Amino acid sequence: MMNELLRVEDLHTHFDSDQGTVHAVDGASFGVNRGEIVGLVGESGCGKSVTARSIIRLEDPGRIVSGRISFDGRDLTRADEATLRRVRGEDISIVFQDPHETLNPVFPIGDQIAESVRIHDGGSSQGLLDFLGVPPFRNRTAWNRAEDRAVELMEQVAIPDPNGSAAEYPHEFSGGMRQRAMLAVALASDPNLLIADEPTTALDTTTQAGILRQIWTLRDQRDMGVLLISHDIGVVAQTCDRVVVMYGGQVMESGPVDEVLTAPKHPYTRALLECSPRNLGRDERVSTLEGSPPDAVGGHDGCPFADRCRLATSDCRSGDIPVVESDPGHRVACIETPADSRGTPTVAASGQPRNVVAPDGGDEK
Ligand SMILES: Nc1ncnc2c1ncn2[C@@H]1O[C@H](COP(=O)(O)OP(=O)(O)OP(=O)(O)O)[C@@H](O)[C@H]1O
Ligand code: NI
Repeated sequence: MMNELLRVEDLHTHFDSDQGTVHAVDGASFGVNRGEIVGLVGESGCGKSVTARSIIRLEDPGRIVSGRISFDGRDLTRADEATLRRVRGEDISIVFQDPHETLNPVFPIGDQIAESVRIHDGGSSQGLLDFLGVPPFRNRTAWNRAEDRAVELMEQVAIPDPNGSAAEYPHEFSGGMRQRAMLAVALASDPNLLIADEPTTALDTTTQAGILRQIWTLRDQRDMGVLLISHDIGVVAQTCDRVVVMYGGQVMESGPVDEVLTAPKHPYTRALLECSPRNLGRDERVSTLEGSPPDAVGGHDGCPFADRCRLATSDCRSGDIPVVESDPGHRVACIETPADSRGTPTVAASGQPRNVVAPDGGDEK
């Protein structure tokens, strides 16, 4: 695709543990286009963060055993550390859930944003100053420029009174403002792709909505691609153009948000939607999905969701599950896709349409 920025193809990422090999990502494929917000959603432990860490190979990324990650046509899977460093400095930025851990408590917020501007814009002369151990303040003009840019960035992420706020320390900021500051740090390098791993999870819903709106606006202004990781399907519904539903290290379903979330085809997507607190009335209790996610140790044969799926047959428990494109761009990895999901009937691997007894939406009542 012409404007595809990121492509993840059949990614397998493993960790070695005392219990055995953890198949954290177990054959995931998806893409992010320029100017598009893609939501990566799924329960805890399904491999969302490891996928993100594999893309930029930061913070204990695990072992990529097979598959391919390409960014803007370049193969990142086999890139050396110098190339990756350049990609992280110029092309891809990541923000995490807890800005407490990323912001340094002893420096003013403005300085920390300016520092990332300086690293990005410094070029070779700054590299030499760094090498010689010349403190940044010695290169006054460069630092002043970076400070000005930091204030601009704070303005762009809608931090009020950016000039005054720049002098404040992280503890003087509210959680939401700290997250906005992190966003400013991430934007300092003018990335083409922003990966946001649960950026609003720790925040109250109003603050959360404000930041998600901001990400929306920034995407529009900068035409960046965004990979928004969340376990909250409501956040994805509010913010994203496309959604990738992950489970057991694999992609269960992906496609345009309005299709996937209004006419979900995969039983797992349906279960996630039923459990979303936003779909319930005031007095209804939040139900949780029955059973627990599969153990990632050793991987699994067949569909990872089979053990919790009420439609599962013996065919679901072995071999590769074929991915069916039910509508353009809407893909489902399920051989028992319910017939009442308004799509065309799913044709199984054998080429024979299956006789599926459609449940009434798979309600867990
Ligand atoms: N450093 C590691 N060593 C061993 N296993 C790991 C490591 N990091 C992650 N895992 C395992 O990989 C799997 C996927 O974890 P991941 O953090 O990607 O989940 P997630 O979808 O981001 O969940 P959450 O919503 O809780 O953040 C889990 O089974 C996890 O225990
Ligand atoms: Ni995570």
